[in-house]
Amino acid sequence: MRREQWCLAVPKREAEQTRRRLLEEGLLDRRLKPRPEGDAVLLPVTEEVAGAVRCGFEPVPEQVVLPRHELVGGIAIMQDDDPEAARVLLASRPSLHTVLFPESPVEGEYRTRRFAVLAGIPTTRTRVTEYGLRFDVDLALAYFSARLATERQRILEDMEEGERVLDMFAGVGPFAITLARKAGIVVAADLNPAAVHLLVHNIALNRAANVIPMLADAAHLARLGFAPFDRIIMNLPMAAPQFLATAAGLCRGGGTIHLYALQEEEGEYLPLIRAVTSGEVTERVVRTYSPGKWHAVYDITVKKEGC
Ligand SMILES: C[S@@+](CC[C@H](N)C(=O)[O-])C[C@H]1O[C@@H](n2cnc3c(N)ncnc32)[C@H](O)[C@@H]1O
Repeated sequence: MRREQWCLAVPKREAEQTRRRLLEEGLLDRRLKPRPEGDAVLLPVTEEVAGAVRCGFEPVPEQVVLPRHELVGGIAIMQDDDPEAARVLLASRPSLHTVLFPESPVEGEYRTRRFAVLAGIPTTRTRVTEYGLRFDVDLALAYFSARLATERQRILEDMEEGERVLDMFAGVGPFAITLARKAGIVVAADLNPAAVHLLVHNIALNRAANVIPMLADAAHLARLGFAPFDRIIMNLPMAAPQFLATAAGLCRGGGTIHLYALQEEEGEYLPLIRAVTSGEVTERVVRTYSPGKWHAVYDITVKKEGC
C-alpha cells in the first residue's frame, strides 16, 4: 500500500551521490526505495531536509532472515530449538504447516528420530512430491530423506525397461516406487511395520501395482526362493555391508547392487565388496554425515561363475 512520505526530487545524474550523502547524515528513510519520476529521482527523506515535499511511496518489503532448516513436504526441520524463529519460518511459506526440532539423532533399527513441534499443526506426517510422485511420510514413525531425490533419479536413468528390482531396506518406498517407473517388478522389504504401512499406502497413492511390499528382515530374503534380481538397492548406510553376501546371492551375474555405506575412509568397503561379489565397483560420495564421515554409494556389477 502506498504511503505519504517526505521526499526530495533530484536530477537523475545527481541522485546516487545525494542519496549517499543523505544516508551518511541519517536523513534518508531506508525503509523506502528511491523512485524515478521523469528526469528526476524521488529520494525518501526526513522532514528536516530543505526542499522536501510530500509524495506517495511504496514501502520496500522487509528482508527476513530465515533460520537454517530442511524441508520435507509441508514440514520444516530446524536445527535450533527456537519457537520464535519457527513462527517466522512458518509464516514465510504458505506451503508449510509445521516446524519441527529433532530431539534425537536418527537412531535404532528403524532409523527414526524424535521431534518436538515448534510451530504450526502438531504432526510429523506430511506429503512429499518428488519428480511427480507422491509420498506420505511420518518422520517420527519411519525414515525418509528428501535429500536422496537426485540419487533415486540417477539410478532410474541407469535402468533398462523391465528390470527385476529388490529394495532390501525400502522404508516408505521412495526408491522402490521411483524405480517401478521402469522396472518389470520391484520387491520392497522393510522391518519396520509403520514404514511398510506407509509403503502400502504410497504404492496405492502412485498406482505402482508392480511393487510388492513385504514386512521382512532383509537377512531372511534369501530363503524365499526369488528368481535372481537385475538390481538391488541397499540403503541402510549404518549396516548395509553386513547384508552384502545376502544381496550377492539374490543378484544375477552381471546385475547391479547399489550399496550405501557410512564411512570414514575412501574405499573403506572395497576389500569386502571385492571378496563377496568379485565384481567391478565404482564409488561416489552421496552426502556428508558428520565431520570426517560421509555416505558413499558403491555401484557394484556382480560377477558370477559362467558370466
Ligand atoms: C536409511 S532407511 C532407508 C529407507 C528408504 N530406502 C529411503 O530411502 O527412504 C533404512 C530402512 O531400513 C529398515 N531396516 C533396518 N534393518 C532392516 C532389516 N534387517 N531388514 C529390513 N529392513 C531393515 C529400517 O526400518 C529403515 O526403514
